[in-house]
Amino acid sequence: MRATAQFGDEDADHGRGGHRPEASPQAVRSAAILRHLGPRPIVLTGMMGAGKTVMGRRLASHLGLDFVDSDVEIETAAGMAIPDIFARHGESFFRDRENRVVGRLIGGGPRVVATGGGAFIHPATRAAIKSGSLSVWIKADFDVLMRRVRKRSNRPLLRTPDPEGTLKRLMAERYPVYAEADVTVESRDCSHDVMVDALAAAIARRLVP
Ligand SMILES: Nc1ncnc2c1ncn2[C@@H]1O[C@H](COP(=O)(O)OP(=O)(O)OP(=O)(O)O)[C@@H](O)[C@H]1O
Ligand SMILES: O=C(O)C1=C[C@@H](O)[C@@H](O)[C@H](O)C1
Ligand SMILES: [Mg+2]
Repeated sequence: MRATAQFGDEDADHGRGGHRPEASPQAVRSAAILRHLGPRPIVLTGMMGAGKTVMGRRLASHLGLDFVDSDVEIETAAGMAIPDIFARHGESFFRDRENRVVGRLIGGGPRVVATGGGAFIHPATRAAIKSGSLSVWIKADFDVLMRRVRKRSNRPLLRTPDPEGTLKRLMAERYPVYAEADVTVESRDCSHDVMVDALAAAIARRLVP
C-alpha cells in the first residue's frame, strides 16, 4: 500500500463546474506529512509496552503507508520467537540481527517501522535510524508500562526475579537516549484513535513548516 492522498491538483475541475468534496483536516495533515517525509520512513522507538507495534500499525493506516515491525521481521528471518533467540544465541546475536533488519527496513522508502525496545539504544542501529528516518519516541511512565507488559511474558529482558526493578533500571538507562529522537509523544492509556491523532499531530509539528 502506498499513500494516494494528493491535494496538489485543486484546479483539476476547472471548466467542468464539478464540486470536489472538501478534504478533512486529518487528510490534509496526512498529505502534508507525506510530502515533507520524502523517501524516509517513520521509525517508532521506546520501551517495551510503549505501544510501538499497536500504534505503529494504526498510524501507518492513518497515513496510508505500509507498516513493518522489526521484531516480527527478525523472528521470521530466524524462524524462532524472540525469547528463543535470546535463550539460544544471546542478546548480542539478537542486537546484530536487529541492526541488519532495521537497516534494511529503513531503506525501504516511506512506511512506518516499529522497532524493538532496545534498537535505538544500540549505537550503530541508532545512528542508522537517525540518519535515515524520522524517529519518534513513544514515551510512557513506569506504571503504564508495567501494567501493559505484565499481560504478556514474551519479553526476555523482563524475565528476572524483579521485573519492576529491571524495568526501572532500563528506563533510567534508556530515557536519555530515546530523548534523542526527532519527535516525542507521551502515551497514556487512551483510545487508539486519540493516540494516533497525537502521533500524527506531533509528526506534523516537526515536519510541516
Ligand atoms: N495508548 C494506549 N492505550 C492503551 N493501551 C495501549 C496503548 N498503546 C499500547 N497499548 C497496549 O499496550 C500493550 C503493548 O503494546 P505494544 O505491543 O504495541 O508495545 P511495544 O512498544 O511494541 O512493545 P515491545 O518493545 O515489547 O515490542 C498492548 O496490549 C497494547 O494494546
Ligand atoms: O527492550 C528491549 O530490549 C526489547 C524489546 C522487544 O521489543 C524485543 O525487541 C526484545 O524483547 C528486546
Ligand atoms: Mg512491539
